[in-house]
Amino acid sequence: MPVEQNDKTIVLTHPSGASVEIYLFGATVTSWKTAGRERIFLSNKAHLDGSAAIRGGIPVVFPVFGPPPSSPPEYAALAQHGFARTQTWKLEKILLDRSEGVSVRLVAPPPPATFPHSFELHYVVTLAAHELVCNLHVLNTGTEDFKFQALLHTYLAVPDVSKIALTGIDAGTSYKDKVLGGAVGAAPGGPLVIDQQVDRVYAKVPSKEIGLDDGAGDHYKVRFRGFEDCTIWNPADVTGSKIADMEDGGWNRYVCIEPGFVSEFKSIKPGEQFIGQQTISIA
Ligand SMILES: O=P(O)(O)OC[C@H]1O[C@H](O)[C@H](O)[C@@H](O)[C@@H]1O
Repeated sequence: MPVEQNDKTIVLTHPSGASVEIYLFGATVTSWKTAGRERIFLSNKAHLDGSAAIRGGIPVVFPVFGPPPSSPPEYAALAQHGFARTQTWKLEKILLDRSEGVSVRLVAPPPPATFPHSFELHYVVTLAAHELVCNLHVLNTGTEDFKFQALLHTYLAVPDVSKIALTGIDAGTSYKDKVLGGAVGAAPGGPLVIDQQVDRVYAKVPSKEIGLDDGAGDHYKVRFRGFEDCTIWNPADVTGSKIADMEDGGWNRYVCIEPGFVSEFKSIKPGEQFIGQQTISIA
């Protein structure tokens, strides 16, 4: 059976042997295997019982990224990264089940009562032989414009983060450096290496495609559509060792490449739909 569900997870398998596991809690992809190898980092201290957002995988960040803004009040009251990553989603439909791809659509429950906006949130995950595609759909079902931020917080597994190189961040791309208190910089172009703590929100990345050389022979491409920004995050030892649900030394075994719409708020009109897409492929 290419799509199997139990009370906590959905597992998709592809005839190539590739597989993906999605927790209903947060619609969090927690595993993606191809060629017998795990491609996604999941901390061995991650809470998988619904008591906290899952540390690792691909958490869905919505409707705010990072600490919430100070207004309006219903946004100010939100938790860091919003509520989608701690809601229990449902499998809505199997969309595709053949060799081109195995695809499912999940639906989020209604938002907390303290967030009085009408919208529907769907997530489509498609597994192909060498590719994982994640599409977040936001539909404004209300009568007023709806504002949100959204991001896919992808933890890609790497053998040693100090040996990786990231490409595709075009020279001149503006970024907010959260390690430097939000200082704004401009990307120099050329490969980005992680030789210290990195937490940067690159705004409106022209290439919409980040390359990852994992330093051990594997190359990935993370392409995005609808999403315009991309956060790159690795806490290094200095901050990584303070994260309670991070496994020992875990910070060295992933890089977060996070396509999103987060440098501003996206606003959609009544009846309008936004689709943010991330495609990760193995080159
Ligand atoms: O600990 P979390 O709430 O999951 O956030 C983890 C990280 O998410 C993003 O990458 C932010 O840019 C970081 O500043 C933050 O530390």
